[in-house]
Amino acid sequence: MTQSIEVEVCIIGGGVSGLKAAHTLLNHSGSKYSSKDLILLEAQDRLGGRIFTDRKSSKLGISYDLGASWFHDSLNNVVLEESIKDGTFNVMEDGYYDDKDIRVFASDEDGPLDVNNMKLHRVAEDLEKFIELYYFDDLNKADMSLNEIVELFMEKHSSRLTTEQKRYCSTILRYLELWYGITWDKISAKYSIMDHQGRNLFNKKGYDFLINKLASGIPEDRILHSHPVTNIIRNNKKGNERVAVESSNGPTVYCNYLVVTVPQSILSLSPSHTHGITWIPPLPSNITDALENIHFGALGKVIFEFESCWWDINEDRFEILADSTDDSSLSSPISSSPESFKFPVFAVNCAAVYKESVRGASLCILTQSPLTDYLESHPQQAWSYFKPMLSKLKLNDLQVSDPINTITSNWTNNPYIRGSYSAVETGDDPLDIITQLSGEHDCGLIDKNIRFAGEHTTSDGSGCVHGAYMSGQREAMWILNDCGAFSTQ
Ligand SMILES: Cc1cc2nc3c(=O)[nH]c(=O)nc-3n(C[C@H](O)[C@H](O)[C@H](O)COP(=O)(O)OP(=O)(O)OC[C@H]3O[C@@H](n4cnc5c(N)ncnc54)[C@H](O)[C@@H]3O)c2cc1C
Repeated sequence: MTQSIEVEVCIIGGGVSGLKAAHTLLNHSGSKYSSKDLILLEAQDRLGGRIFTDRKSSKLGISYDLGASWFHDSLNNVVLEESIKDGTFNVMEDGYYDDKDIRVFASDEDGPLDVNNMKLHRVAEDLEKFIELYYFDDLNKADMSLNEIVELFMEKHSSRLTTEQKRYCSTILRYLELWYGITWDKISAKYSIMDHQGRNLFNKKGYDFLINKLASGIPEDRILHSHPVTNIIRNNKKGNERVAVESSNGPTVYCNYLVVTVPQSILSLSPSHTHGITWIPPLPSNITDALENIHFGALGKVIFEFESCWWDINEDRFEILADSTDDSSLSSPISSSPESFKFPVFAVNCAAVYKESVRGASLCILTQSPLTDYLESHPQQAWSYFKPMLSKLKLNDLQVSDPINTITSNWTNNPYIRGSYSAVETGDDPLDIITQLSGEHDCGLIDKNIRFAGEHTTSDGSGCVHGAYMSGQREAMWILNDCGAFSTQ
């Protein structure tokens, strides 16, 4: 193994943002860089980061994305748009809009709730508008948690609600827990309502198509797998290059430009942590303070496969409402199997998504912290926890059967990911970290040749694949402009 490598650009992290940065630097039509100018260091033995298509575990022949699986903001999603254009994604064959009106269940009813007659979705819309209006006039108003603002709504407006609406609407917004990966006693009310730019398109093809596409434009010897970066020496004095990057088992990389795409959860670790990165000199306080002002959620997935379907094959998704509980312990770490109905269930009906192609049936359930942490460490307890809730989906003449296979994500135990993505807790400032790391406002590091990319560094597509992708492109273009690498011919 060579002791050191000298390159123009070093990229840390082989998720979508790092790969897009590398791909752009090598393949942009005006770039003068060739493969010898670049190296990408990835800690794990595979590429993709939080994109992971599991093509092996299913007993039904389905490929499951255990990380990202939807194209969000599909009217304005550059990854989707470019993939349609280059022929790598066909919406009709590879995608599925799984957005029929959701079927909602509750512990005290046997069949689905008659949400239409109860006008539950309309009240939920009012609730969301109430939150928006509350902060509309004055964003400096004190933040509170999502459950607190729902209580406020109930105090003010419950006289306008029917008994049923009162019963179910008090928890209906908990579906947002399955967006942020944290429970509603933690979710910031101020930043809880999202503005979607288009429908969500489920990716049936497997998101690894994107990783493979990007990786195919980068020579294999330019990517070093299983190379966790341990030290970044910003003011390198040895050699000609300005930054030195050390990994636990590889050569020291000397480079002029560095693009750091490790998840926010890794940046937040102290240098003394086994998986922390030591910065020499340390990261300035404007960055470390911003990292304190934002949290990292833990969205997870549990997939149950069955011999046959005992629920309605024609429904896209199911929501099973949580019972009202004492919220004081909701987000505390779980040490033994929680009671069912403590956390809401949001389940994708894979039987509908993959209707044409497979035998058998499966349900993909999204989970939030702390349930994700618990189930990812105790996957054998997943069915006993979910069975009483999922039994609500049973059609009259059918029997609930036990699963023939259970597949769970493992993000919280992955030392290089440690959860899912940025999550805004009560009192957080989600924009600070973006301001510091996006490089758009000349904040962050004084060394402008050290760049950051990743889902946590952008407000456009924040937390999403397309946001991470665009951030990788952003940094590659910045470098190409800065070093004059654009060909003048
Ligand atoms: C369960 C789940 C569901 C999701 N669903 C969706 C969805 O439906 N749609 C959507 O758009 N987005 C979704 N996302 C979010 C999306 O997956 C991410 O926003 C995106 O993949 C992040 O890409 P990235 O390049 O920023 O980071 P990553 O993909 O995490 O890449 C960072 C890389 O850095 C590596 N790394 C870490 N430490 C080191 C080190 N010390 N040295 C070297 N390398 C290191 C990691 O191994 C990783 O490969 C989901 C995420 C999860 C977890």
